[in-house]
Amino acid sequence: MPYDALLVVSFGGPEKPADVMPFLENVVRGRGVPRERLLEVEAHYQGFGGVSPINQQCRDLIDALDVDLPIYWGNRNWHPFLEDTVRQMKADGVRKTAAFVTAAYSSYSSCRQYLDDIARARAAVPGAPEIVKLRHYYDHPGFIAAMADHTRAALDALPPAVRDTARFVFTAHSIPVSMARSAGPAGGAYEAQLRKAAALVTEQVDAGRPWDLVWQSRSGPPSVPWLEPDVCDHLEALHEDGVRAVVVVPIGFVSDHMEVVYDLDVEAATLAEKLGMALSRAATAGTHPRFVSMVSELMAEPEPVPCAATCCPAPIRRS
Ligand SMILES: CC1=C(CCC(=O)O)c2cc3nc(cc4[nH]c(cc5[nH]c(cc1n2)c(C)c5CCC(=O)O)c(CCC(=O)O)c4C)C(CCC(=O)O)=C3C
Ligand SMILES: [Fe+2]
Repeated sequence: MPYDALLVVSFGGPEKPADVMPFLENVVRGRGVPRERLLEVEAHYQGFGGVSPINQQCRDLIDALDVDLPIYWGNRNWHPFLEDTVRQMKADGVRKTAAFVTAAYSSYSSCRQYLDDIARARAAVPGAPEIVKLRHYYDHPGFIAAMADHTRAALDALPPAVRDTARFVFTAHSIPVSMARSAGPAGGAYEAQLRKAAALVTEQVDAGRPWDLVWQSRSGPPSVPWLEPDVCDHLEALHEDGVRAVVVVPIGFVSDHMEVVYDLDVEAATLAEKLGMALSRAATAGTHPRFVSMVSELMAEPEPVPCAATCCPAPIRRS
C-alpha cells in the first residue's frame, strides 16, 4: 500500500449552541442561501441542543476502522478544520495519505468541493503530504450490503399487516438542477448513481418491490430549480394513491446528519403520522461492519485515477 496514513474528510457540524450560526455562515458563504432559510435551519440545530450528530458519527467511524495506519480527520465547515489537520499531518511526517470522503456520489457539493477543500488546505501548508481521494463507493458491495441490511430491518419493523405492500422510498439531498446536469464526467451522474444504488439495495432486500427516488433538504433561493419531488410531497402523493406504508431509506447519506434526524425523523415522520401512513426509517451506513471494512478495501485498491478538471464543475454564482 502506497499510503502512510488515512485522512477522513467530512462536512463538519456544530457541537454546541454557540457553534451553530458560525458553522452555518461557513456553509453558505457566497452561496446565495436566503437569510430566512438559514434561520429556519438554525432552529433545527438549536432544537437538538445545537449539536449535529455528524461529528460523533465521524469519531465512531474512525474508532471502528480496521486500518493499521495513523488516522486523521478534517472537515470543510467546522472543527477539526481540514487545514489544521493537514498541518498536523505534515508535522507528524506524513508523506502520502489516502482520503476517505464521507460522501458517496458525484456532484459539485459531494465531490469537487471536497477536492477543492483538499487543494486549498494543501496550498496553505508548505510541504503538505500528497492526498489521494479514494474512489466513489456508491455501488461498492460494502455500502450496498450495509444499506440492504438496514432496509431489511426497517421493513421488518413495520406492522405485519402493511409490510407486504410497503413502498421503498429512497431519499437523497436535493441539489440545484444545473448542478445535477453537470455531475460526473458526462453529466447526470448524481441522479444516475443514486438510482443505481437504490436498485442494488432493492434487489438484495426484495427484488421487484416498487421503489422511488426522491429528494430532501432543499436549500437556496426559491427562484433556482432544485431536484424534485421533495420527500414530503411524495408521501402525500403516495397517500392519495392508497399507499399505506413506506420504508424511507436515506441512501444519499452515509451517516445520520441533521438532515436525517430532522428532515426525515421529525418532518417526514410527523407528516406520515398525520396521514395515517406507517413509516419506518432505515438506518444510514454509519458503522455497519461491511461499510467499515469497505474503507480498508478501497485503500488496498490500485490508486484511483483522479477526476478530470472539468468533472462536477463549480456552479456559476451571481452574487
Ligand atoms: C449533495 C449534498 C450533500 C451530500 C454530500 C455530503 O455529505 O457532503 C450535503 C450534505 C450535507 N449538508 C449539510 C448541511 C447543510 N447543507 C446546506 C446547503 C446545501 N447543501 C447542498 C448539497 C449537499 N449537502 C447544497 C447544494 C446546498 C446549498 C448551498 C451550497 O451550494 O453549498 C446547508 C445550508 C442551510 C440549508 O440547509 O439551507 C447546511 C447547514 C450537512 C451537515 C449536516 C449536519 O450538521 O449534520 C451535510 C452532511
Ligand atoms: Fe447540504
